[in-house]
Amino acid sequence: MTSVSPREHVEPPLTRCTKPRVALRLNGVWGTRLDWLHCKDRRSQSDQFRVAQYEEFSWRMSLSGKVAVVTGAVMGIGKAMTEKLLQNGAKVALLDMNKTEAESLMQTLTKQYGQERLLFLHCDVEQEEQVKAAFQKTMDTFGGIHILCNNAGILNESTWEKMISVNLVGVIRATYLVLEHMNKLKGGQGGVIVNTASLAGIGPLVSCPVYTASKHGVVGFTRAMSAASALSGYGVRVNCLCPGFVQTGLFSNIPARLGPFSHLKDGTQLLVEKFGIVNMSQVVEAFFELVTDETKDGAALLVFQQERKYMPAVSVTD
Ligand SMILES: NC(=O)c1ccc[n+]([C@@H]2O[C@H](COP(=O)([O-])OP(=O)(O)OC[C@H]3O[C@@H](n4cnc5c(N)ncnc54)[C@H](O)[C@@H]3O)[C@@H](O)[C@H]2O)c1
Ligand SMILES: CCCCC[C@H](O)/C=C/C=C\C/C=C\C/C=C\CCCC(=O)O
Repeated sequence: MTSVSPREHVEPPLTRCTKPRVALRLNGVWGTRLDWLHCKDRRSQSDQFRVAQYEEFSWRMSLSGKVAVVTGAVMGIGKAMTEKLLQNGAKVALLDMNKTEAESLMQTLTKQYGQERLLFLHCDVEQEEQVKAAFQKTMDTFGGIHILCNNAGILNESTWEKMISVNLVGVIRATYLVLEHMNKLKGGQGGVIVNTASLAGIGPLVSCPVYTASKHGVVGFTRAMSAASALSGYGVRVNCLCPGFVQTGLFSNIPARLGPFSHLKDGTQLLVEKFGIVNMSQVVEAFFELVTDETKDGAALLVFQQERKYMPAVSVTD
């Protein structure tokens, strides 16, 4: 058994996990044994295990003192991500368009975590100048950015161009802008980007063709960007989260959101019954894994009611 070190950009301090797991590198891609066993592509699994090198270690990134930016941070999944980051010691810049919700959330969070760890920035991810200014303000306030959560998203099949603009272009725009600060080749400290996609980024949500397209775009961008970052030496991991249905504002008034496909609402209901509703705590645990597990890079993590599934990253060594 040969001991291995993680990808070059993974830096100390690496903390030993309380529950050590086996980190495996299969054809140049990092994952746990469980990830590979759950991997759909089993064609050459025995060959892969033959070349696997492993040691009993989990590479966990500590969040203490780290700086995170979350888009769409004041409601739903983004709010839960923000709370998880704060509970684990990070400082968080909350970017959102909803000033009213932001005000009451900031009051609550400030009491709990202190105002020196929080920053609300009114920001529309469609507006390049606002996103750029928000990252700069975060840098000036906290001195760096280590984590970006591209979470802001909408669902309205009637305004489909806007949906592509927020859900996909917004993710790409924020990624490129944050790399100006995170990229090690540009003096940054490296870090991790987690994009909120959806199960609709893996398979079709038939009543929402454009939402589906936007989320497939996020998954594709994540996987390619992760490999591009690794091959270029940016020191930035890129992962995406693919939850099923989650009880949030977005998952309400469904027929109205389907626009030209409102007649397909019954089929959507059947899909909801098939997949069930995912608890926010499951979504948040999966998110936390993608942020902190240094072996996760280019992963799409599917979050179902009772299970998770990884779509493995593309190999960057073949
Ligand atoms: N709810 C679900 O079932 C579900 C499932 C899978 C993935 N998702 C994805 O999770 C993400 C969060 O959705 P949610 O369910 O928490 O929805 P939500 O409506 O509860 O929250 C979305 C947040 O994003 C903000 N936002 C919207 N447009 C924005 C913009 N242009 N700029 C900045 N902020 C903006 C809103 O103000 C709100 O705070 C989305 O990307 C969504 O597609 C949701
Ligand atoms: C109208 C409801 C809006 C919720 C949108 C949200 O992002 C959730 C979507 C959840 C699931 C439906 C999408 C697609 C399901 C199809 C296939 C998934 C395949 C997964 C697998 O590999 O098994």
